[in-house]
Amino acid sequence: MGTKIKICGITRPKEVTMLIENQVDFAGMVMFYPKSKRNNSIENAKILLKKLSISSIQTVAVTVSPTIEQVMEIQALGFDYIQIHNILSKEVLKEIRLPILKAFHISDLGDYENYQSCSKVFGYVFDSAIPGSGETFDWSILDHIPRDRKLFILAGGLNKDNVEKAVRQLRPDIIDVCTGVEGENGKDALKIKELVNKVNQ
Ligand SMILES: O=C(O)c1ccccc1N[C@@H]1O[C@H](COP(=O)(O)O)[C@@H](O)[C@H]1O
Repeated sequence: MGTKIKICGITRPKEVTMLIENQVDFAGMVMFYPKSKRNNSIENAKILLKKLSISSIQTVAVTVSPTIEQVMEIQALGFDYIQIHNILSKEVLKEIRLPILKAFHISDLGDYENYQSCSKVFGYVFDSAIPGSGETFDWSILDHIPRDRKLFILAGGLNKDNVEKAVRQLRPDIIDVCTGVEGENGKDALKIKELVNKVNQ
């Protein structure tokens, strides 16, 4: 199986069209994080999820230290996965039904070990220091991460110019791109196409 593609930070229906046209595998939407320029309201998420539901694209709610109430809202919206940056509380872990993609950053990379035996965590997202910043990091620090049955997702500053090297070096299950496929007005159709071509060639 080849490397799958996750495009994150979707906020507009026309961006959903770009993902469908390029047969991307996952669409990420930032939820309950107003500090991000890519944050979605519940109403907007409903519109995007409806448009995505006619495709085979899997949907990911991207969150930062979500409360249990926020997790319940995300589940009710019908997302396929939840991506959790920073704190995954005991309460959330106990109650959650959605498969979790747990994000780790350079500062807490080693924490993935705490989730190796957790059946609710389906994958690890390895990201740079600041999520959604478009900054990359030294991938060699991931060389010794064991390949267990979790999805290995590489994020952080990926774009059409470095994604081939990333795939060759780390063989991630999924590459996760946000800033690298954006222009001045959100997602850029040409940048998405070029990235997808590089990954699939
Ligand atoms: O994109 C954001 O604003 C964001 C906010 C809060 C948590 C995560 C966020 N983005 C995630 O960052 C990575 C990679 O981003 P980039 O390609 O380096 O810009 C990706 O997982 C996004 O979901």
